[in-house]
Amino acid sequence: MSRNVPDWPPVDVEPVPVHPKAPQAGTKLGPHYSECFGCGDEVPTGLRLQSTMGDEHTVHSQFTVTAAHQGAPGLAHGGLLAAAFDEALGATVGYQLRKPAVTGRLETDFLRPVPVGSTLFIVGKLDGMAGRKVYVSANGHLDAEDGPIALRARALFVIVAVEHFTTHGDKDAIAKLSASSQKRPDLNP
Ligand SMILES: CCCCCCCC/C=C\CCCCCCCC(=O)SCCNC(=O)CCNC(=O)[C@H](O)C(C)(C)COP(=O)(O)OP(=O)(O)OC[C@H]1O[C@@H](n2cnc3c(N)ncnc32)[C@H](O)[C@@H]1OP(=O)(O)O
Repeated sequence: MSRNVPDWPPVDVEPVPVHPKAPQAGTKLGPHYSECFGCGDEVPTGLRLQSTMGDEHTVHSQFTVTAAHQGAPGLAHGGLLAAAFDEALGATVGYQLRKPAVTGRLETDFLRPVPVGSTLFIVGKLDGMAGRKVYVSANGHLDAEDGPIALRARALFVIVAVEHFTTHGDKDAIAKLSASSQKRPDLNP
């Protein structure tokens, strides 16, 4: 079946300047915030994505589908898979730039069913920047790094000031994030 994929990135972009203190390739990244639904280690029903820094603007993430993630019997829920990609793409942006950014737009192509018990190997890649706009894409391989691609996603993240989180979210957001980063020296600016 043919699928029309729009031009990507959709605007002229500059290469993304990777932060000089971005973690080295091969570094295991751990949760950026212990209460994060996507990666937190204190969220029993969370996705618990595990990410590792890759080469050349990439971050590699793994997500194992459990019975708690079902939509149809025995298969992962599509919205939840999109959430896993949001996290993997956000980690790709956040760890390479070391700047706060939020998802502005996320589009996902679902190419194959993803059964309970399978693991998605997600490779996120920075595609370019235009001002505060960061374009990033990812492929999700089923059950092996070179497994068949089950999902593809493209996203626009927008760089924001840290006040975004205190104004719109929890007034103690910065304290909570810095408490998490105490355990994670690699997250300190
Ligand atoms: C020291 C720090 C170190 C940190 C790093 C540590 C490592 C961290 C690792 C990992 C972390 C990440 C892991 C988490 C992953 C999950 C992420 C989420 O779930 S985020 C929650 C969901 N997203 C929202 O809640 C956003 C809600 N939306 C907004 O707040 C605003 O709409 C926002 C900020 C996106 C934009 O608002 P405006 O007022 O700031 O700016 P405007 O001018 O509207 O947009 C800026 C540009 O972006 C374009 N834009 C915005 N949204 C667009 C869209 N949907 N489609 C196309 N373009 C869009 C606009 O057209 C504009 O473009 P033009 O500059 O004019 O060319």
